[in-house]
Amino acid sequence: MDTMTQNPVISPQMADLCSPARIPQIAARNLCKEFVSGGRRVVALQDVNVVIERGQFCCIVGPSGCGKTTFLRIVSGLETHTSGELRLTHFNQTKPLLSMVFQEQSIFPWMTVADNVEYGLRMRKVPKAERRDTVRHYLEKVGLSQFAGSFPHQLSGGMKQRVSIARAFANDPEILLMDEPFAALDEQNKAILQEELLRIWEESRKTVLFITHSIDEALVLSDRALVMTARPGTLKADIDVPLQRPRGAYEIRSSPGYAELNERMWKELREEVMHARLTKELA
Ligand SMILES: Nc1ncnc2c1ncn2[C@@H]1O[C@H](COP(=O)(O)OP(=O)(O)OP(=O)(O)O)[C@@H](O)[C@H]1O
Repeated sequence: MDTMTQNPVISPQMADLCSPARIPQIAARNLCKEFVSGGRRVVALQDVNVVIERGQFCCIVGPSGCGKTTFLRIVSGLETHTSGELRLTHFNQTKPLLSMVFQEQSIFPWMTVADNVEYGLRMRKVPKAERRDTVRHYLEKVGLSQFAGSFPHQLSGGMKQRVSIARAFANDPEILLMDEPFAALDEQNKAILQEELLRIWEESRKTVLFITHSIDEALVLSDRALVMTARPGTLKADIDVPLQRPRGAYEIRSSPGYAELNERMWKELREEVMHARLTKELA
């Protein structure tokens, strides 16, 4: 991975993918990933070409096993790509480049809620008073002020995910990578967390790359939805989601344009889900 600082100078091929008026933060060109395990070769990603702009909320949907998590892990630096180019632009070196929120609860079980949220700030040696104010702010935003001193085992699944989200935003990264963070939650909790995420994001407009299986979730949250093909995963459709902001997770579903976008995405996705199922059955 190539991480650039301020005013990225991108290659001419990358520039072709960018709109001149927008500032790229994540740019992938012909990105490929191949796994070899137990003598078996799996091409997870094939020629992924995409530029995600600074401040954009971008969702990725695709059939199971198409490489969504692999793409996110490559962007995060947890995984390397086999070929192609990936560039992340780090505009402000005094802040972290990225934070991740996973589906599974990834908070520290031995720390209180407040200590979990404070963790990244402490690592960055942010002054104590600022840490305290930031923790208080984000705990309030996710409705956990009264649980600051609780430990994770005393919380429900939804509350733990709130702590993860508060921690990620409190750390103030430029990019937030979210891998199906609400997948394990029931519908009501999911809707509430979507609302909270929208509210917090509106304040900071961070660049977000969010993976989901749900077309509905992608439309509720994103400015842009990318549909991936069945494995080997590549981008099949790039759909602008110009629904009003600020958004309410509930109201947006009845707003003009939502139903058409939903239908369009389903058409794109359906083919890939069928293809993935067929491939699995034949394997
Ligand atoms: N470490 C690994 N070693 C070998 N194969 C892997 C590895 N990680 C992922 N894969 C394979 O790469 C492909 C893409 O996996 P990935 O988890 O990225 O898909 P996904 O779209 O996120 O799936 P899901 O929606 O089910 O979470 C799958 O076939 C998977 O089995």
